[in-house]
Amino acid sequence: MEYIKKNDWDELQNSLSQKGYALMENVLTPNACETLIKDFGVDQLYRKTVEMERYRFGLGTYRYYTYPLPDVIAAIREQVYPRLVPIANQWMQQLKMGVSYPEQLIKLKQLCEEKGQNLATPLILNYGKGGHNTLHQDLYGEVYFPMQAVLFLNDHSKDYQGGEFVLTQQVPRAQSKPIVLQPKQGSMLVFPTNYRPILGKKGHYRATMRHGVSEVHSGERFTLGIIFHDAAQ
Ligand SMILES: O=C(O)CCC(=O)C(=O)O
Ligand SMILES: [Fe+2]
Repeated sequence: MEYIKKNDWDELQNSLSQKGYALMENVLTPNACETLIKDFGVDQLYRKTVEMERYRFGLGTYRYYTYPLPDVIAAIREQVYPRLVPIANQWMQQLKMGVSYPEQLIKLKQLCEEKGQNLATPLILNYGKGGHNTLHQDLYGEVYFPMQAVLFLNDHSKDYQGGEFVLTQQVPRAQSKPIVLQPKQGSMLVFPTNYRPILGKKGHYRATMRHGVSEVHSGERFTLGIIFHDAAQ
């Protein structure tokens, strides 16, 4: 994480304000990615494992980390969160939500605890051939932070084909716009968890956002999901 330059945060914030999502490359080294993938099999790191097909969430397996989080994940969460807070608060103001988020992640954690949300939400996801993730939103209780991140742990050019990240944006009285991204290994994508403001003729209006993953045609795809709020269950 020390290789994220200051400029890149400005770029990230501008991109979030303008497009609703932002991509930052080289956040994780290939080594860090490989270690996270290798540890997919280390049971004591996780609190829960979900076979996605069973719940009709798609096809693949994901595992929620348990607290204390591995250092690299805790570091990403703590370093990225304060950079997103100004944008999150701007969004809430533009949408007249009457909500504002605290500057420190530990304070968000306290707000979650007050609502009975105290389980870790970062997760690692694994998809093989045919694997996919149906369009969804990651809300785990009353308290939620409006942005989350996904880090790409391997690469579509050598490890898998297909498996694009899909973001849909739905505005009132219109059909959904798809945004399809295929980031490189080590990249971090930040995107809205449930909605974002878009400036229209009469001020800002709300666009509902969902995300998912298109079918993996071959190989194996791994991602790390970083959600900032804790879960009730
Ligand atoms: O595997 C992906 O790219 C999507 C993961 C996801 O749904 C998440 O991190 O919340
Ligand atoms: Fe998700």
